[in-house]
Amino acid sequence: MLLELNKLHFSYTQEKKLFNNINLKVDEGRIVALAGESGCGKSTLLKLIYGLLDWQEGDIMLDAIKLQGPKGNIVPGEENIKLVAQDYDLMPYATVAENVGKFISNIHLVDKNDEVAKLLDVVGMQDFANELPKNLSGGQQQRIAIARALSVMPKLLLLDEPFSNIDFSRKIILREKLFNYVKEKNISLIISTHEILEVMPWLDELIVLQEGRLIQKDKPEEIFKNPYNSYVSALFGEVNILSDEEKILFNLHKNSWYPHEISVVDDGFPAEVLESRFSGSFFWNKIKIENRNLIIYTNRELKDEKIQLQFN
Ligand SMILES: Nc1ncnc2c1ncn2[C@@H]1O[C@H](COP(=O)(O)OP(=O)(O)OP(=O)(O)O)[C@@H](O)[C@H]1O
Repeated sequence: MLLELNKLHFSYTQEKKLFNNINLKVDEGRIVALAGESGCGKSTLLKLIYGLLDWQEGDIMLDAIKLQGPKGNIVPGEENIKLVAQDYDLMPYATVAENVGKFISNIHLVDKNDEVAKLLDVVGMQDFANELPKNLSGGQQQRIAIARALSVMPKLLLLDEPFSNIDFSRKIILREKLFNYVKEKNISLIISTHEILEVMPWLDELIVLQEGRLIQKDKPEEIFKNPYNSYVSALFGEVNILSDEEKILFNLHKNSWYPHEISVVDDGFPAEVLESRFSGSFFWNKIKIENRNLIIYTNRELKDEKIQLQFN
């Protein structure tokens, strides 16, 4: 086991405990997402693992060795772990290439230059090698920080919201190159996100945090199909949460229904179309059924006012 958190307790203040008995295991070479709403504790957990915060109780182990946290390290941060947080900590007056090569030895300069070029390609910044970070956007600086973190070949890489500042088309390319690179090098990756769908195809495992509690950990497909509660299902995008009374009324086996799980049929529950809007690969529809509104996705515009619905 690469990383183990055992009975971890942590609080910033005496009044409120953030983590109360967190247990977590991450295997070598895995890509794991830490997901949850803003404020649930994702960044804090990454900082604890990296060794920037002292925990009050429990153990964090890397390769079966207990980590000591800040009180055990003169230089903040664990040697075999790298964290790219929201502050990128780049050298503003050194070029992008110098920043990425900061931790690579100068003994074999040709090899070093090749490695820097390869890492810049992974993060799609090869055209910016001679720029200064202070002239780059936040998203570009973030990518340089990721390349620099990869350069030391950590056993464990922690990325705090790595795609938050990047536009869609670049995000698509970056995530594929980044995830392929860490898999090829057998680097374990924990990535915090509140946009699970953005990273889902590459995940080995998904961990969901709710107000400091680790509420679900499994393969993403399992969690998507069997979310522990409506908080979890809402992390996958739009979801219809029905009350227990509505569940009984429609004779259903669960409360949360993704829009694609409700379809228009010839013989079902009568419903009324309130809105039907083009939304790219589907039509987004607001439907009224038994005095409540549902969102459903269809592959055609719903023009009839009266329809019938089935929960699949
Ligand atoms: N330095 C601090 N002192 C006191 N409380 C803090 C501190 N940093 C964070 N917190 C609190 O701890 C909780 C968890 O914060 P954290 O930043 O870990 O959440 P997060 O899930 O990463 O949120 P986001 O997605 O918005 O970055 C929040 O309630 C936050 O207000």
